[in-house]
Amino acid sequence: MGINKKILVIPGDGIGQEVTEWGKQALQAIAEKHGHTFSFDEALMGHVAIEATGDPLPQETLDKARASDAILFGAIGHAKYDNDPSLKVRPEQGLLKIRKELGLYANLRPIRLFDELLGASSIRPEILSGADILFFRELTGDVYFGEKKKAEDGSWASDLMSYQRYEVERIARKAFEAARARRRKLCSVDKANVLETSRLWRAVVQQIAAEYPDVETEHMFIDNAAMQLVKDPKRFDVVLTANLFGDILTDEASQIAGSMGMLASASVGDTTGFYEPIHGSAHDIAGKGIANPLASILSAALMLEISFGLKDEAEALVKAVDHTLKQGYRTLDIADKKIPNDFVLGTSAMGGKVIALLQ
Ligand SMILES: NC(=O)c1ccc[n+]([C@@H]2O[C@H](COP(=O)([O-])OP(=O)(O)OC[C@H]3O[C@@H](n4cnc5c(N)ncnc54)[C@H](O)[C@@H]3O)[C@@H](O)[C@H]2O)c1
Ligand SMILES: CC(C)[C@H](C(=O)O)[C@@H](O)C(=O)O
Ligand SMILES: [Mg+2]
Repeated sequence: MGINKKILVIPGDGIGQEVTEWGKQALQAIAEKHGHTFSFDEALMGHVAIEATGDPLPQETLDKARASDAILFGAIGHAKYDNDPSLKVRPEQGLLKIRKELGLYANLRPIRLFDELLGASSIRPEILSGADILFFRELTGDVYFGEKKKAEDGSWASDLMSYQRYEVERIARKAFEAARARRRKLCSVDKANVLETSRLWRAVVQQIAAEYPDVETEHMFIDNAAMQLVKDPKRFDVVLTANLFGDILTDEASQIAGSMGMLASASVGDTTGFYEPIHGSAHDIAGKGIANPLASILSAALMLEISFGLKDEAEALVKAVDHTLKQGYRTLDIADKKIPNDFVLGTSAMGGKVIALLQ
């Protein structure tokens, strides 16, 4: 029996406008093929929302988000703000606010390496082969959401880093449950040799670990983790970490998968699931039609599996991506020198290849 779902699409800024169309089309193709009914609405966030309404997260977007069964998001950001730190209203505020308002405290970032991309990475194939990591990045706490202060005369500024015990507990439980369903290994990453928040983090994770004696738990400092990730990515299964550390480590981990354009994510918690590539609006390539749409398509697959429980359909999407890569097609970011020119595709052509396999 087919299911009915309301999906809100928020393309956002820059390449968000270009790639999100393909995540949406993938969902549409899956619905048609498998007898589901997905209805789509669209809303503004980020720079486009500031331009249209003065607000990076208009109330209308938040209302639509609350009324939907899942959200497909692209990216926000604009060079204008990155180049002018004095601007008070900023696109990123929209993304942070929607995460907080929807209670999306757990950001799952799978590092999935497609076999075909082994040679595309700058990391040696023998180091990469078999790497498969699931990051649990805490998403609604940490220094991102602590009090911000600055002196009028510009002589100092501060951001408060803080965590509540319950914030660590709830994401730790989710991460341990996931580890149980995978290879039963969990690495919690912190900076407990320096930070009070990390000492709280470590104590809470140790306490939750006692409830999961079947999961092999280790604690690692963030600086070491950043190094181990590229030295020996296969040593990791589930990685649990705080908001800022998770942000940085997962961009680094994109090099295990080959490119930022390959990494999808699911933000979940109290309410509607929110699905987005981990990349940003990519000013350097925005408007050129060359962005990799696969992270958006893989984010749609996470939506099917996590929010809608459609495991087979999610797998069909991942297989279509895999098959497209096996056919030899690449966007520029994942094309090594050996790929013939006519197999290097733009955003729409690449998205179209995946959709064709779903029909
Ligand atoms: N979730 C988000 O919306 C999000 C995430 C990160 C950055 N940002 C914002 O995006 C803007 C640009 O930030 P940045 O340059 O540091 O990070 P970015 O992720 O936008 O880009 C980093 C690099 O990766 C490349 N890249 C990213 N996605 C790609 C894709 N799909 N295909 C091919 N190449 C891709 C870019 O071309 C760039 O060289 C900033 O304003 C930042 O605040 C938003
Ligand atoms: C744009 C920014 C607020 C965001 C973050 O730091 O969470 C981004 O880098 C991400 O990874 O989604
Ligand atoms: Mg980031």
